[in-house]
Amino acid sequence: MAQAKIGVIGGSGLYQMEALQDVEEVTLETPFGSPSDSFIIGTLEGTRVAFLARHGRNHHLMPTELPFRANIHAMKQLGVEYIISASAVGSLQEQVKPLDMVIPDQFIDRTRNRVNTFFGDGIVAHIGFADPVCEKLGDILYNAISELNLEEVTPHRGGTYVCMEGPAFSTKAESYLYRSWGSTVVGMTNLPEAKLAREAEIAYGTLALVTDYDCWHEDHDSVSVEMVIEYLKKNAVNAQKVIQEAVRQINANPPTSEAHSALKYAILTPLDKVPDTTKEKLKVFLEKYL
Ligand SMILES: CSC[C@H]1O[C@H](OP(=O)(O)O)[C@H](O)[C@@H]1O
Ligand SMILES: Nc1ncnc2[nH]cnc12
Repeated sequence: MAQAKIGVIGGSGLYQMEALQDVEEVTLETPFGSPSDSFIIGTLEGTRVAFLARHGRNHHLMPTELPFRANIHAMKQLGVEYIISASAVGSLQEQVKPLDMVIPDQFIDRTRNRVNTFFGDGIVAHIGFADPVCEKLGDILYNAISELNLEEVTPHRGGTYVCMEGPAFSTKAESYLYRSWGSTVVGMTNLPEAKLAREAEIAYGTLALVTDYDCWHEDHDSVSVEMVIEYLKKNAVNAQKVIQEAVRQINANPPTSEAHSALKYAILTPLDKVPDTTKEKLKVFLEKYL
């Protein structure tokens, strides 16, 4: 079975990682269905990295349709300990401009139609999610952006990512509301992923790539796909450089993360009372506790 220590989830605009070497394509199945696409596993900076295109390589899956559980389960099967999630976002703050990169440290959940847990079916667990992303991975991503000194890119450490359902973009009233909450960026994908990664005890870090000012800014047109496409392309080039540098830093000094033991005190159901079918389904997460 192929293995990789670091997973990269590429969002809108990032459908492949050009720098991967000795590449193998691995198709995985999970008890939660098929992942978004097959995994492209290759060597980057001396370590094996598993790349997955979140919406599929031809961008055929809407945010609501994404098989988040299958994607994270498959990452766990591969032995992934760190996930870098590259994600397009709209800016909710004047100083956060298109092409900038944000490392959010908080989320607000505005989704309505997602399954955000692996648990249920006879097993109950409540993970801590006060700090929803791995701080050390965030530091590494921020350092990587800062050290690369990319043209027209300002890094922002910290901030709140509002995760909306989509697929339509926000109304102005929603955009103003998110701003009144002090939020930094808006997107449609990262919150379910971060929750499931935490349940899977995988450290998760978001590299949010700004493409637009959503629809609140008087001096900028409201977001549309037509408008963001050029930024998506530039962001994809920049993101690959940042990810490569972050992978180098992770590999040089793999951080221990609170995420790596998130289930230790989270499971309320005695494991000998959990139905065998459920235990089997969750084996990749539970085996170290059985
Ligand atoms: C760029 S159009 C909106 C689309 O882009 C973001 O995708 P991802 O988070 O996978 O980069 C956003 O969440 C929407 O899905
Ligand atoms: N304005 C926006 N709202 C939601 N998701 C986005 N992805 C990129 N820009 C976005």
